Amino acid sequence: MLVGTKHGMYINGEWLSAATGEVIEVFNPATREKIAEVPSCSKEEAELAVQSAQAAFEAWANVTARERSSFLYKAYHKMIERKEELARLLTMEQGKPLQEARGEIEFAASFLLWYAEEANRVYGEMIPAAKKGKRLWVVPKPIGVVAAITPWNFPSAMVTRKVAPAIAAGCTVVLKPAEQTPLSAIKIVRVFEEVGLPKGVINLVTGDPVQIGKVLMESSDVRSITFTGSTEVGKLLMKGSAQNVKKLSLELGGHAPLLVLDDADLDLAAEQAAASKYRNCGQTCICTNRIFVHENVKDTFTQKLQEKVRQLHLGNGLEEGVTIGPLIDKGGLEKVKRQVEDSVSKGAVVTAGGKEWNGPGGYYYEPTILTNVSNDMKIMKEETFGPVVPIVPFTSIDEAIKAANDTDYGLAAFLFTNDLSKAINIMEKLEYGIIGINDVFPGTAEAPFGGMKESGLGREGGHEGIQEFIEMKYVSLAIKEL
Ligand SMILES: NC(=O)C1=CN([C@@H]2O[C@H](COP(=O)(O)OP(=O)(O)OC[C@H]3O[C@@H](n4cnc5c(N)ncnc54)[C@H](OP(=O)(O)O)[C@@H]3O)[C@@H](O)[C@H]2O)C=CC1
Ligand SMILES: O=C(O)CCCC(=O)O
Repeated sequence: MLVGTKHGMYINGEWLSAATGEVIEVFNPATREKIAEVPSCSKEEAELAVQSAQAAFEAWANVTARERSSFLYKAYHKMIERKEELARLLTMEQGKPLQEARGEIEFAASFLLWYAEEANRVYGEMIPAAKKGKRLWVVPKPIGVVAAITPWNFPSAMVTRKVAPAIAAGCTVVLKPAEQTPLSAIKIVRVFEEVGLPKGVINLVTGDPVQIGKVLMESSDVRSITFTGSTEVGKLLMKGSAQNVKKLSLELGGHAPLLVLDDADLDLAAEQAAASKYRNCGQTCICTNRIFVHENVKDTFTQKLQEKVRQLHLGNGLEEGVTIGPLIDKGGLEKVKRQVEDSVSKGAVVTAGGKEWNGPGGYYYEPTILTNVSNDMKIMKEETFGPVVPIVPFTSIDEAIKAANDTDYGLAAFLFTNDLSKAINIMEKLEYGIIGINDVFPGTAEAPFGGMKESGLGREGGHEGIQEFIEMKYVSLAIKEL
């Protein structure tokens, strides 16, 4: 066991096991071995976590921004000190190669640093009044208790991307991590505990998502839900939160197109397409899900991408030299297999990979490329969340933009060209919240990350990220003009 068995729930500054003794089991996706147990909290325990956050809110909201900031700075330094330990744990519960896990810990820590800085910059506003005898201003206030529901694909970074701005704003938090990857979240909460964050400011519950979700949605004390995960659960949270009109920040699914124009640097495009598609085994909401390549360069680009795929080394992420790990679980693996089978049955050609791999016993699927793809295939409509990419040729830019926008998702899109005018024109027409031009790594703490259409609401990161947790109080004061 990696974490003290059963003690994974953190309420009002105490580490607890579930009163029922019930646990959820955590497995290593690289081997399918059980690595830990964490509490499966009851409805009453989830309610206690909300009460703890509510009780701590007033005092925390009144702590100076500087003090809140100093906790975040300390947490940042501690997380960086622990990078290796946290990265190993992350790889064990999530599967990504150790090198990527180290990158995720740095990425996660960067949100602590960024919001340590932003905590000091939540400004209000004076408004010039239209009439004499009035003074108008806007005062920013923390929204209240925030429920943060995080996914398994970035078990550390999605926690800090939500928790850091909430705490910086003066909010208190109930965190519910994904059941596949609670261990990284537990370690991050321990970091906050060690730097002396006051009791109740952060609370952690693990267990049945439906039961915990119901408590979080129904509680009128919870004023905001910040969620990253599937569009399906995002919609459910929207419906559930309507009953007491909570604020929602939703970072949902994606179906990212990557466009390669005929003037593009094809070596760069192939290298970046492979990085975008196969990092985290394709389980990133901004992973390339469809490649559209100009007919003139289709064959050369495809060969270059095949070469990149040949260089990938599939295996247990803890092993030296492994560059692509397993899928998260059986469900993830089955989804990938279904999409490939569906595509092949409709005429797609597998030009790299295309098979499950038993390897060290985990949920492995070979990095795969599909050509001869048509629009009636599931892979052209659904988020894959796995290491498979279809390549589709195009002849005109308008056709490529239309195809790229032909989805209900609108998170990220990527474009490879050396023509600045084309880049700007295409960027303006793509219906996506994030556009990478000759760049597939747009995610960074200082920039706003989020989607259009069914990819979500709100933005994380940047100065925008903290505003998700702020209410604006408008004050109108009548005075006698002297
Ligand atoms: N945008 C992104 O980054 C992500 C997108 N996805 C997409 O979603 C697909 C399915 O993945 P999956 O793990 O099932 O994603 P989910 O949306 O089910 O999980 C994300 C988080 O939501 C929680 N959750 C699930 N159901 C509820 C509920 N009723 N109320 C409150 N919280 C809930 C989960 O808890 P628990 O783990 O306990 O079920 C987890 O913490 C993937 O294949 C991918 O396409 C998935 C993860 C991240
Ligand atoms: O998949 C996500 O939700 C986070 C993506 C992080 C990044 O790549 O910047």
